[in-house]
Order: sequence, then structure tokens, then C-alpha cells
Amino acid sequence: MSKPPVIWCVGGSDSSAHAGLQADLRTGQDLGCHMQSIVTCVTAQNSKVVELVEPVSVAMFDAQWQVLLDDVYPQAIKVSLLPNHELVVACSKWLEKIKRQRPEINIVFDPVMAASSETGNRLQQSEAAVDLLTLMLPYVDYITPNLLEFEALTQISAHQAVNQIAFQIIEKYGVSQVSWLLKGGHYADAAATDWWFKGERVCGFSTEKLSVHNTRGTGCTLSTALSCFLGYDYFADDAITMAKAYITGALKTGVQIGQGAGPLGRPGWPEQIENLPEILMANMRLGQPLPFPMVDVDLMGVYPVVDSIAWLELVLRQGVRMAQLRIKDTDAVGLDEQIQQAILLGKTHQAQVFINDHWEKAIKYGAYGVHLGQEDLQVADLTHIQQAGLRLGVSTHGYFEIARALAFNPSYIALGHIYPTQTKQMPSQPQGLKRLQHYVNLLKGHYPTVAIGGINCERFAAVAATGVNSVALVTAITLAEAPERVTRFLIGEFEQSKEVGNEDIS
Ligand SMILES: Cc1ncc(COP(=O)(O)OP(=O)(O)O)c(N)n1
Ligand SMILES: Cc1ncsc1CCOP(=O)(O)O
Repeated sequence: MSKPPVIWCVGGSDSSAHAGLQADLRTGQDLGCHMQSIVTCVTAQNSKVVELVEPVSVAMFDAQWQVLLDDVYPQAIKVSLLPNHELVVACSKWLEKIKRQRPEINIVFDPVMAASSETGNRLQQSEAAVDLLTLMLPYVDYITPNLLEFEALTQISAHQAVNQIAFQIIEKYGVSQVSWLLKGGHYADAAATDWWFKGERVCGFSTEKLSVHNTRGTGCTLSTALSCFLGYDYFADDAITMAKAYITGALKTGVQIGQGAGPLGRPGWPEQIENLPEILMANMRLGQPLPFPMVDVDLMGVYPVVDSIAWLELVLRQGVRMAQLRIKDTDAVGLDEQIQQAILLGKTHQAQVFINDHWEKAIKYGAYGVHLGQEDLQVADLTHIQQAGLRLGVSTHGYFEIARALAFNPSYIALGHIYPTQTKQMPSQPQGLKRLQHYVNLLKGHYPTVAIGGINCERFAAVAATGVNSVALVTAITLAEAPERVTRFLIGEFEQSKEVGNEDIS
């Protein structure tokens, strides 16, 4: 069994367990992480009121860091309530040391100042806020203030155009490693949009604002979930997408415990598609509101991606019912003719033949569908493709791109690359089976899925067992000694995996 990520949480004990370290530990446990804690203070509070905050001594604080550090390095550290100036100074010293030794450890800082219980009692002495950012920002990778914390700490108005906020952050703090995640729950909008600023990059993660009562621990939970997903080595944009989906699920499952607002629920790994945020980016085209026509899922299965008519004919002759013509050279001789032949072959074999990239020619000759990558999505005329009645397949490489792809209502979503591949230079690491399984669980019943990248005969059965609707392959077929036999073998394997899947259900 693989080891869980180790996540350190630096913050205060909340006797009610609605927020604070107790909420952090539950979140991490829910996400399969091993949580370790460094207590900064003990608070006596319940769902309504904070009675007393007692900071630990610097000696006790230092001892907790040292004893953990003597034993194990974490994958990520989440820092929240630092109740006084001495502990801010001590914490920044430890972060400096850790960053010097292990710069790859992600530090997430949630600058908690007050409890969100009815009376909103202050948890941090006001002098602790002085120099807080000067001391902490050099070492943190993510800072996750809510609107009030953001304005109090930065003196930048959160009520202005996001580009203006980005500009002022840069002006004040320079371009650095720090990602600012400005949480939008306190805006008086119908949507709850969290804005991510990193240098000039600005991106919104937006969900409908939920009208729910049990909202305690929202900030703690979001930043801990973010730390956990970073601990699993997800990219920043994927980890933020997942944290936002997690918090939406947690808000929906909150429970009334005590007389004030109750704590959030713990919804498990984000696998509810409706909890994924909408992605908002400058220069990003609006979604395609009308769905693309559906593919016939029963015909998906083995999905060869080939670069010539000869290969297309070969695989269709073996009984493949979904295939793609992928000719990367825009100036290829006879490209138009090849696309026309591919479309004709698809019709002859009653197969779903997609054309990679060349969407204008695909429309012109009446293709069944086109397959586009993320960059192509920004430039292709999707409305035209949709109105012409073509299907659309979209490449994705993680949660962020999946969330972005959903705005276009595609006919299928491709998930890659699963294993190392020689066929194409990939800018990211292979995803592996576990991540594929999560994506399939997320999309099942909503969008057909395709797995691609490095899938060969040995790996095929395990990939198919995830329940993915289709397995796309290039070299497993085109470099095979006997491609006809391999294609037929894979078709048989896929059919078998469907039968096993059906047995599991019954
Ligand atoms: C089924 C399927 N999935 C992914 C891809 C890759 O498409 P894209 O990201 O556009 O990259 P290129 O194929 O253009 O290199 C695909 N072709 N098919
Ligand atoms: C086109 C493409 N897109 C993601 S991985 C890949 C190549 C898949 O080729 P192979 O099946 O040979 O690894």
C-alpha cells in the first residue's frame, strides 16, 4: 500500500471542533492524509462564542516543530492561527529553515484573525497582524485570506476589478512565488467566486452561493484540503479546483451541532461533478451553452488513434467502432482527400470516426466528430462545429482542465496521459491509474470518458477495469508485430471488462 501524504497543521485547538485544528485533522483524514499538528494556542469556544484564547509558549511551539522535524518531513504545511507576535516570529523562522532545506514543500497560510461564530470573536491579538505579511510571505506558497482578512492585511480594496487587485498585489509585494487565493464567500454576490492571483495570472473558481446555515470552519477546511491535494502532488490549478469542489461538498453536508452554526460535513474525495467550480479566466472564451451531439457509448471501447487511411482501414476491418485520424501536419499532401476517405470509411463500417484538429475540413466534409486539445478549444469555432452537428472530443490533463472542458458540453472527455508515452512530448507527469479512477468516478453518468497515453496490451485490462468508456491507443497497435491480431485481442479484452463490471453491479 502506498504511504499517505504527511501534512502538518499549525494552528489553534477549537474545543467545539467546528473549526481550528480539529477541523483540519478531520479534513485530512477524510482525504486519506496523515495529519500531524503543531498547536499554537488552546481556545475555549463553542458554536456561539470564544471564551478564552491561551497561546502556547514559544518553547512549547519550538519543541513541537523540532520533534516532528527530527522524525519526518511533511509533503505540505498548513499554517493558520498565530495568536501573537512572538509566535508569528517563531513560525516564520521555522518556515525559513524548512524552505531552505526542502523548497519543494508547499506552505499554505490561512491568515485567521477571528472566529466566524455569531459574535465573530477575535482570536488573534491585534499586534500579531503587524508585520504578519512581511514575516510570512517570503516563505509561503499560498495565502488564503477571506475578503475581510485580505483588506485588513493588505489595505488593498477587494471591491474592485480583479485585474486591478492583481496589479496592486504586484505593486505592493512584487512578483513572487506566492499564490493569493482570495475567498469570495463574503462578497454580496449570488456566486461564491474564489480568485487566484499569481503574478499576472488571474483565475476565478466560481460556484453558486449556497444558502446554508452550518458553515463553521469553511476557511480552515478549504486551506487544509488545498494542502492535502498539494501533498498528493497535484498542480496548483488542479489542487485549487479540487479544494473548491471539496468545500462545496462540505457546505452541502454541514450538520447542526450546538446552538449556533454547525460545522461542515466531510464529503470525501471530490467526485460529484456538480461541485466542480466554473473556471473564469480573462481572454477565455465563454462556454458553448448547447451540448454537442452524443456519441454512442456502446460503440466506444477500443479507440485507435492513427495517422493514415491504411491504418484506419486496418483497425475498422478488425471490428473497431471508434477511431481517430490524427495527421498533425497541416500541409500534408492530400489532407483533404484523406479526411474525406476517413469519413467515408467511418460510414462504411458504421463507426464513429473523429478527425483530430482539422475542424474546418471536418465540417466541410461532414465528419462524425472532431477531437480538440485545450489550446484548440480557444481558437476553434465551437458554435459552428456544434451547429454543423459534429461531435466534440476534448483532451484534458487534470481537474482544472476537466472543469474548464465542462463549460463546452463536449461529447466525450479524454483523460491523459495515463502512462509514460513515446508518441508525444507531454509537459506533465503521467497520471496513473488512481487518478484515472477518480476522474472516471467524477464523470460517470455525465460524460463519456476516454483514457489515453502509454496504454499497451499488458496495461489494457487494468485501465478498462476503471470503468472508462473507451481506451485510446497509438503504438500498442501501430508498433505491434501483428496489429490485426492485437486489435482483435483488445476488443475482446474490453468486452470482457464490461462483463466483469456488470457482474460487479448485479
Ligand atoms: C482520444 C484522444 N485523446 C487525446 C488526444 C490528444 O489530443 P491533443 O491534446 O489535441 O493532442 P494532439 O493529438 O493534437 O497531439 C487525442 N488525439 N485523442
Ligand atoms: C496523442 C496523445 N495524447 C495524449 S498521450 C498521446 C499519445 C498516445 O500514444 P501511445 O498510445 O502510443 O502512448
